[in-house]
Amino acid sequence: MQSIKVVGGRTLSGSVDVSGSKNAALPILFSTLLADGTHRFENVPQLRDIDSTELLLRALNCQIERNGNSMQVTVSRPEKMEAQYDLVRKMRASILCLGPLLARYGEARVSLPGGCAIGSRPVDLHVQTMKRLGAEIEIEEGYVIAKTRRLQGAQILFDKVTVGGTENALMAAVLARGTTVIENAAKEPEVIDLVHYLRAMGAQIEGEGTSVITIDGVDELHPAKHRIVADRIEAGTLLIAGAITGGAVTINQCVPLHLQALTDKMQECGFTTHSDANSITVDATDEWSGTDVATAPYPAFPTDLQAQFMALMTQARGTSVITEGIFENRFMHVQELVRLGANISPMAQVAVVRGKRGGLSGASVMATDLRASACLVIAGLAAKGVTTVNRIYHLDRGYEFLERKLASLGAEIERVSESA
Ligand SMILES: CC(=O)N[C@H]1[C@@H](OP(=O)(O)OP(=O)(O)OC[C@H]2O[C@@H](n3ccc(=O)[nH]c3=O)[C@H](O)[C@@H]2O)O[C@H](CO)[C@@H](O)[C@@H]1O
Ligand SMILES: C=C(OP(=O)(O)O)C(=O)O
Repeated sequence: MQSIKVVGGRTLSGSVDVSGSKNAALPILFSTLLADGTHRFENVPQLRDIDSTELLLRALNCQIERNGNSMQVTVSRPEKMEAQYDLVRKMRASILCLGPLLARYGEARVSLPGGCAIGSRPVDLHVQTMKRLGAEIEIEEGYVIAKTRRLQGAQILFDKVTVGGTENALMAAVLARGTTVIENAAKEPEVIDLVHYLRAMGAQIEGEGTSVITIDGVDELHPAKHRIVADRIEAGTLLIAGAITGGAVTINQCVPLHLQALTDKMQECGFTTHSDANSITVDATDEWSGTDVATAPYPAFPTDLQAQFMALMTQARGTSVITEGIFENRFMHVQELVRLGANISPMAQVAVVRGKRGGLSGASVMATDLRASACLVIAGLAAKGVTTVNRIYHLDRGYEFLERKLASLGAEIERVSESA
């Protein structure tokens, strides 16, 4: 097993390019199941969740060619419309093959993903959506077993905003007979990127990026080409990493609008940030203090940056109150930050962080999930001495070459084998 070793105290500076978005690439890759032939993608990040998606698509009779960040998916009818537990348990997003398989072939057998470190994460809204579109669904032996003739357009009202639920609804509705209206739809940039690809395949969709999306089902879709949108969560992670070291860092190839909730919060703290068409810079400063933050669906502050922002707040002057509004158990990083010397009191979904500049000292810490891993790496950049972040297979699920990117900005960081 590998870990990441960070020697704290280096000031980051310079510029770095952001990779393609994991959370946009995953649904888009599953949407290929909607049309036979060869789909071509650029800017696909090289990370473990993409490898897991590749395995699942291969099991569904797709041929995959990858060359760096380019990827071709050649789709033809699978023998079994099935996503097995062994593949799904590695990646919750596998539930996203339910909509495409059902829409295309009228049947699907998809393993229930189960809970994960950040919460119970049920898929009831995905299942209800398929029922609304006319599918018969049973849950048997841990699998969602769905059957239908052609799906029928319907009114879908989500009682809570769900990114994956909206994506599955879109991928099912594009081939349904008639019109589907999704209300209280997720507005995340990753949902918009999926719509861009579905539209390139011939789908009729309006309203993406708003809370009402209308889909007129078509009889057939065709393969297309697409460049995956920039990863706003990776961009935000790198920006916070620069800020915690008091450095001046520019993040290139990103979409600044997608990061406005973060840059607004950073400005509230006293950081200066500048945005161009596709880059954001945070200026070097030591004069900043803490602020409160609450996570909520886009365009509010993303839950996927909560842990990294908490690492930053441990170094702030003053107290910050961090409220996690999406997942019930997304404070697993708190105890590890406390092991580095942070003063944080968590209570249910609220954490009070009493910041102290220079108050962290390096230790061995355990990553519990993807963004918790990034949080601990960021804390390590500010801690005195050496921080070793263990269990970085979580990090590798969703970051492309994070330690190389940080090293290129001047961090003293390396990946080591635990036995080394
Ligand atoms: C692969 C991917 O894109 N992952 C992102 C996606 O996850 P994911 O799509 O799983 O998250 P959702 O937006 O669906 O979850 C939002 C909330 O709804 C709940 N819920 C969801 C579905 C359902 O059927 N029933 C239900 O109760 C969840 O438990 C959670 O409390 O959006 C999350 C919220 O921005 C991000 O943190 C994840 O990084
Ligand atoms: C929680 C995340 O991903 P997933 O939904 O794939 O677990 C994430 O990207 O932070």
